[in-house]
Amino acid sequence: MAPHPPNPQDLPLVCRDILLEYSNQIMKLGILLFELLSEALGLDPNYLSNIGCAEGLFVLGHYYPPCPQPELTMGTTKHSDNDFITLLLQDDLNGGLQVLKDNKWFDVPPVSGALVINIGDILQLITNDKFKSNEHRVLASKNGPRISVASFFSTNMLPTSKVFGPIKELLSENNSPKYKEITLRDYNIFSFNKGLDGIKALDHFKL
Ligand SMILES: O=C(O)CCC(=O)C(=O)O
Ligand SMILES: [Fe+2]
Repeated sequence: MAPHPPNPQDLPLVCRDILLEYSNQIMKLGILLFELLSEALGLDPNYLSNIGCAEGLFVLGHYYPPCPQPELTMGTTKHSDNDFITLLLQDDLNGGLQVLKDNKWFDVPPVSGALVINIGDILQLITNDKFKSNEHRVLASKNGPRISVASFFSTNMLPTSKVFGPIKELLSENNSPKYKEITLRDYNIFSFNKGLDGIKALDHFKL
C-alpha cells in the first residue's frame, strides 16, 4: 500500500474501499507508534519515521481453513517478522496465535477491536537489541476458518539502496554495533530463501 498505493481497480470490489481506508488508518497509527518508540529510545519523536520506518506498508490477508487433524500441522510455523513493526488484526472467533517467551508458548487470544503489535527483526537490528522481535506461530484448528490481516511496515522487496544498521545515536563504548548494515530487500531475500525453519534470519547479520 506504500510507498506505491495499488490502482484501486486492481483490488477486488468486495474489499476495495475498506482496504484503502484500513491502510490509511494503519499508516496513521504506525506513524504514531514510531513516534512513541522513538521517544522510548530517547530520540526525537520523528526519528524513526524520518529514517524511513513508515515508508513501506504491505498488507497481507490470511485465511486458515478448518483443519481435520490440527495436531499434525501448524497454521503458521514459528517465526519473527522481517519488518520494523507489524500491526495484526485477528478475527475474534477461534484464537490460535501464540508468542514465545522464556521458551514457552503463550496464547494471544483475540480481543475484539484490538490490534496485536509485533516488533520485527529490522527494528531489533536498528535498535541494537534494545527492542527485540518476538517469535510467534499460529496453531491449526478444527474450528474455523480463521482470518487475520497483517500490516507490515517495510518496503520489503522494493529495490532501494537505502541501508539500515544500528542507530548511531544509540551506540556507545559499552554498546557497540551488533549487526551489519543491510538493505530491506537483501534482508527479505535472505529470509525468504531460508524459509520458516525456526531459526531467526537476524542471526545471519550479526557482527
Ligand atoms: O495469522 C496470524 O495471526 C499471524 C500471521 C503472521 O504471523 C504473519 O503474517 O507474519
Ligand atoms: Fe508473523
